[in-house]
Amino acid sequence: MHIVTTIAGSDSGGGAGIQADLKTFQELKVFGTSVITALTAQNTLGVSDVLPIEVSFVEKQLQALIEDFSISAVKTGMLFSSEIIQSIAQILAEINIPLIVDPVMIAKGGESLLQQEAIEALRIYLLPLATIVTPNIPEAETLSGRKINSLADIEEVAKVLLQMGVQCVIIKGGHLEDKCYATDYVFFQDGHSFSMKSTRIATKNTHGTGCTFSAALTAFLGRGLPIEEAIMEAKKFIQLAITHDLSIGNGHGPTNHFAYQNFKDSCEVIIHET
Ligand SMILES: Nc1ncnc2c1ncn2[C@@H]1O[C@H](COP(=O)(O)OP(=O)(O)OP(=O)(O)O)[C@@H](O)[C@H]1O
Ligand SMILES: Cc1ncc(CO)c(N)n1
Repeated sequence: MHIVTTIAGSDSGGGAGIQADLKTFQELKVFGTSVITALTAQNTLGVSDVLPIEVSFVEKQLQALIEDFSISAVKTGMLFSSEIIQSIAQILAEINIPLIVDPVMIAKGGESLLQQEAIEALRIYLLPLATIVTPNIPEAETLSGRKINSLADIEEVAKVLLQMGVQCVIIKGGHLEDKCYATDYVFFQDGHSFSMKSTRIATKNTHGTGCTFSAALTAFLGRGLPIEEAIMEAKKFIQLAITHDLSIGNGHGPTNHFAYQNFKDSCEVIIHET
């Protein structure tokens, strides 16, 4: 049994954060463990409040897992403060486990999930430890300090992030203007890159897409899939979860974490080597 860990915030609405991660882990048949960094009072309409967990208690959760389990992959999501980022980075630096950093900053409704001053901590402490970082377009712009208006900009931003020490950068295209396709761009340290294109689904039910994608990636890497295969399979997982949405709640509903197991042979992702 492969054991994986998510270090993230709780979404009471169940579509994003820790809840999305554990559901995804379960569907992909890995044993999910968790370190909770913050509680959010949240539903499909938005985040009404955030309660951060004391740094020392975040550390205790992570230490408890490391002491007892042989963990095969770790992901981070909502980390909230620079203090939490520094403390978990210090612990993760001492263990050699594939690390997927989803640099969560803002919820779909615009509420902040990361304090402004914590952005620098992400750059300095966490990105150098990351196997993969998975920013959406606004997160990639914030981390790199550059605007994205073209494919050339995406390539430039990826270079800046690779220079921070990350081994692989996936810039997710959910926020791009393209009405036909949702395209994600993948870049490696050795210069290899490719894009992954899938049909864009016309739906407002995209709450937790980023969390679910990075959780699937963590599960596949944790199961020992080669990195490129893990990335492509995670893209299939999120594509199916968005395609077969559940229509829960009155706002941006969650994705369908059950869909991959039921429909995994019916999903097309187009890969372009670049
Ligand atoms: N409407 C859509 N149809 C198909 N795929 C989509 C759609 N929207 C997003 N995606 C895919 O979902 C994944 C997550 O991308 P996105 O850019 O939405 O992340 P995010 O903004 O971090 O998500 P969130 O903050 O809601 O968790 C990517 O693989 C992206 O291509
Ligand atoms: C707890 C949490 N993490 C991440 C996101 C981003 O989707 C969210 N809305 N809530």
